[in-house]
Amino acid sequence: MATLEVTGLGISFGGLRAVDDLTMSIEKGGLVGLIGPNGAGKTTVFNMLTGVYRPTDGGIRLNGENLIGKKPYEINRMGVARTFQNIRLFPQQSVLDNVMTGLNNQVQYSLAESLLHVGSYHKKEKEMTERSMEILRVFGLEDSAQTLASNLPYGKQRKLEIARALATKPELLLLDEPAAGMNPNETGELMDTIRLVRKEYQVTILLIEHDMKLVQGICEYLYVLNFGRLLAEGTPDKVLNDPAVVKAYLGD
Ligand SMILES: Nc1ncnc2c1ncn2[C@@H]1O[C@H](COP(=O)(O)OP(=O)(O)OP(=O)(O)O)[C@@H](O)[C@H]1O
Repeated sequence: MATLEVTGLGISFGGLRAVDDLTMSIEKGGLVGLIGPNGAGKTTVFNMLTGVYRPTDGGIRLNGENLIGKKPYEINRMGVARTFQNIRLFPQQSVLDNVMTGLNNQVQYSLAESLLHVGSYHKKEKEMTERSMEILRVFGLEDSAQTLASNLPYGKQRKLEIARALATKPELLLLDEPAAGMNPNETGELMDTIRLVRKEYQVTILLIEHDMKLVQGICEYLYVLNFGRLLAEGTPDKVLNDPAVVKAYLGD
């Protein structure tokens, strides 16, 4: 069974058909790109996958379970985490606390546990700190654990966003333009990090990206959207040499 199965997905905003009849399937552990020109509907797809928008048509299944109609926090608990096009960290919190915040969604304390700070509370706190530190190590951020997020260099802030999303132990990780604003060195490092994340956490990754070097370097399969519709799909070599795709990017 595929981890993510999207069938005939569509959404309209008033008269605008932002996404139309999109079908995609991603196997467990896949690293797949969703690309297309500005305004093609890519972020709208992420917003439907995460319950921010309710699709007008079609189906979304995670490991066979229906996601349509579920709230964003429910979808997150079911195993879908995302990052955003613009950095959305808590700038005045430490790097470690930013990752712990991601985990808080998963760990449930009873009222008594949190008020009384009983043993089980401390045990859960300790486990959360350990898991967060382990994630920071994978991202090479462990030495910055106590640094304020806003004091990290830009490339590390973007990495921290991915670290925080990963803290919720997702099965499916959605990355919205992870390399946006990065210089080539930072992008190269990010590519290594994404490869490592997949290997260490066996997570399935769908990413939106305009940087074709990154897309070609790490994605095994691509879906190309244009005006909300699927224009092409296949391996990066095939898709990026497809004249229809080149034309969509360059315009007429
Ligand atoms: N809430 C909304 N209400 C109305 N229109 C919307 C809404 N959300 C998205 N759209 C429209 O849907 C279309 C697709 O937008 P979307 O942001 O998904 O594109 P994109 O492919 O992610 O673009 P980019 O690469 O520039 O981020 C655009 O025309 C956008 O204006």
